[in-house]
Amino acid sequence: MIEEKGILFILSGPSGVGKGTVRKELFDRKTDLKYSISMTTRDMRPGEQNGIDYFYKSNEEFESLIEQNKLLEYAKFVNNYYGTPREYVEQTLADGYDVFLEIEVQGALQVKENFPEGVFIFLFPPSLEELKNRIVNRGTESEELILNRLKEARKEIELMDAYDYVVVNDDVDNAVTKIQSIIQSEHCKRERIAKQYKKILEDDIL
Ligand SMILES: Nc1nc2c(ncn2[C@@H]2O[C@H](COP(=O)(O)OP(=O)(O)O)[C@@H](O)[C@H]2O)c(=O)[nH]1
Ligand SMILES: Nc1ncnc2c1ncn2[C@@H]1O[C@H](COP(=O)(O)OP(=O)(O)O)[C@@H](O)[C@H]1O
Repeated sequence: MIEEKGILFILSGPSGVGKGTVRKELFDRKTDLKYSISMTTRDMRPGEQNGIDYFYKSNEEFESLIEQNKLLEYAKFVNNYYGTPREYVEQTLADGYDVFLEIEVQGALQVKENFPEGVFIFLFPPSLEELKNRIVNRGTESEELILNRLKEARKEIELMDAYDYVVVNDDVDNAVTKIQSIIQSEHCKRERIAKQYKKILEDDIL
């Protein structure tokens, strides 16, 4: 029986660093983590599915969710809202499962206020030059937006100290393996304080 609450893991970092790519590879490997599917007002891209990639909402629907306090955090990113459903996260943790969020930096800071016990992982670019290359190669942004993203990235990197771990995304496989190690370490850390393990001291064999 699972007695303990699950652990909340938050992967964040500047736009274009590879958060989505790393998260997909992590979930392609065998994992017991539960991914929290976000709400967004952005258009569905070809190949995406409602309820799998995101829950797609209108502006009005999203703002009503904000008013009803149904979001654990939310942020506006490139003119669209993105947010994490509060109930799914709280219920899944209470059921004893680990929950994984992949969100941008403003949202991660809000989660930190509500869930200081969460494990915050900052995905770090090998260099600003490489970050720029990744944004350019992804081909989703105009020249002007790319410059804005890089300026934002500088500010976001300054907030790195609020995180528990920094993982350099030099190579996707390496970065995912490091994140898996972080997850294992956090479990070992909590097992140290978990009551069920302390019960061993009650064994009266001596
Ligand atoms: N704050 C916040 N950010 C989110 C959430 N879901 C996704 N994001 C971030 O929103 C940004 C844009 O995501 P998306 O539109 O899928 O485009 P991408 O740049 O191709 O990943 C990424 O940095 C995501 O990490 C969420 O629930 N809350
Ligand atoms: N380790 C890596 N090495 C090289 N390219 C990468 C790496 N990780 C991600 N990318 C590429 O960088 C671009 C941005 O990645 P993406 O996952 O969309 O970033 P984010 O979700 O942080 O905005 C994509 O084109 C992706 O294929």
